[in-house]
Amino acid sequence: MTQAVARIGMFGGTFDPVHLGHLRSAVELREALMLDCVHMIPAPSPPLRGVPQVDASQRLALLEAGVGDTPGLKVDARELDRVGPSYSVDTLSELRAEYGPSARLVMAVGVDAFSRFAQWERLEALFELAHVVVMARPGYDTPWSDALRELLGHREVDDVAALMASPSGGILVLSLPSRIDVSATELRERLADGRSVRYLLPDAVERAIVAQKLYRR
Ligand SMILES: Nc1ncnc2c1ncn2[C@@H]1O[C@H](COP(=O)(O)OP(=O)(O)OP(=O)(O)O)[C@@H](O)[C@H]1O
Ligand SMILES: O=C(O)c1ccc[n+]([C@@H]2O[C@H](COP(=O)([O-])O)[C@@H](O)[C@H]2O)c1
Repeated sequence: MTQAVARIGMFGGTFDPVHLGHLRSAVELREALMLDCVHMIPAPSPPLRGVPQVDASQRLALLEAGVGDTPGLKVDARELDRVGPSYSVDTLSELRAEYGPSARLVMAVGVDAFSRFAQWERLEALFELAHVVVMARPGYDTPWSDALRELLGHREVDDVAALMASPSGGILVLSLPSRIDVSATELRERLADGRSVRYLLPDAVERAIVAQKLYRR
């Protein structure tokens, strides 16, 4: 009897705070790639950016409120147990060990995060562990740098079927159906100014932010 091969997604982020751009992308990613589940993983110390405004355990609680019971999305706190920068290669290494060598493991990043991908930690090892899906995002249409073009060179595939033909090593640039133009930066600014964030993030996340008096000036 043949056994179905697991298809697993990893969606890491600072999530400071989580918003509908993240959540809608995760749901659509799961549908587009027919993933069993998407691990939503907050980064306590995201590399290549400043210190988040809110601490990791509070960002985790907001993510849990935002994901709620969404089918196929799994809030995963594993990076909070680690010290030092939250390198994705370390997280993927753990997921690969858990799901085994034939699982299709896919890390999703927005096009803005991908623009600095050449600076990420241990890229060769990362591509041995996982595929990378680059998600389009409104307002980020800058052309690829030479370093990125070189990375894409022999790894880029045209569609989901080609990506899923192997466990790791490919890059797929994907335009998911609803590209939601919201950023955590914009939300932090709105909250600091006392302006409304309604309909930009889940109601449960807004309630938790208000109850805990987060992101106020
Ligand atoms: N609206 C969006 N649509 C698609 N992808 C997104 C969107 N917002 C964030 N992402 C992606 O989600 C991941 C985590 O993003 P992050 O938590 O840094 O949110 P952000 O809105 O970009 O935050 P900030 O404004 O603080 O930089 C990154 O790969 C990022 O590209
Ligand atoms: O591994 C790296 O070198 C690396 C460099 C930059 C970002 N990341 C991860 O990418 C995810 C998105 O990061 P950010 O800063 O766009 O929120 C988050 O999970 C980070 O830990 C990872």
